[in-house]
Amino acid sequence: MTIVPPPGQLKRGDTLLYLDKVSKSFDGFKAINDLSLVIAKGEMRAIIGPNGAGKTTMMDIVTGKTRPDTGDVYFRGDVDLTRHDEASIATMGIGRKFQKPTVFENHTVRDNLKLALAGTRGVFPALFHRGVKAERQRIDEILETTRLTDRRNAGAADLSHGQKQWLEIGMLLAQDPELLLVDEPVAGMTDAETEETARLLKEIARDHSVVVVEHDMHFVRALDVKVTCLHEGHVLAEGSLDAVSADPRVVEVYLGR
Ligand SMILES: Nc1ncnc2c1ncn2[C@@H]1O[C@H](COP(=O)(O)OP(=O)(O)OP(=O)(O)O)[C@@H](O)[C@H]1O
Repeated sequence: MTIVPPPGQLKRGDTLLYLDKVSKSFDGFKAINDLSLVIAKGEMRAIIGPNGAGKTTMMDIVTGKTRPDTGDVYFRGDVDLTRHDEASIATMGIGRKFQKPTVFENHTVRDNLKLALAGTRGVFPALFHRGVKAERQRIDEILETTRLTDRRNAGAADLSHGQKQWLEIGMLLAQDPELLLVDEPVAGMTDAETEETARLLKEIARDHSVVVVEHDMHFVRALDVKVTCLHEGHVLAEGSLDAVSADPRVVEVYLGR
């Protein structure tokens, strides 16, 4: 298990993502309520919690889709994310994968990755100048990581649901984000795909920070990382999965449902 100091022991400057006392209301309803959450550099964190706990809204705040009413949101210790819009945050090194795959169905796996790499050119012209060989190498690496080497020439439409999710993770990797936000990656996957996805994300987490929102507890256990349980827009419990799932409050609002 990754050992990460408790939030109180991490100075903002040492964190990758730092949320402090963040609140956000929609029509008077507090979707996020005094939320403080810290992700260390290089950490992978699993976020769990019942429907409506605020997990998606928290991701929306980090990616600039939603602006908090109050509170601090910092990336790499000193970038105030509340002062940036969604497009600028995406180019800063925060990549997000939504629950539903949005791959280009009528393109091959390889072409989807090519398009994702091309999408970064405007932002990183250096990558373009490194040329075709570098691009091919990078695509091969991503195919390998996402278990899609044998499927590289297949149409994306012909992939299994799980493989589509992996392709989308690959398209995120093409942007080379420092932090990946991954929303319910294993929903709808077979057990075998779920297990493979845990291995895949653990590999990615060797050189990226990752925040994964997921309801599948077998999958969260396989990730073997620190877990945060959100409830009513606030951190209800945080720690190892064993500690969090033994917390009576977590059992009451989430696991015991
Ligand atoms: N744009 C919005 N307008 C009004 N209410 C919203 C809006 N976005 C979220 N909410 C409300 O905020 C609360 C938190 O929602 P959120 O989607 O963040 O929860 P969640 O933890 O992601 O749930 P799930 O596990 O179902 O995805 C919910 O009660 C939701 O209805």
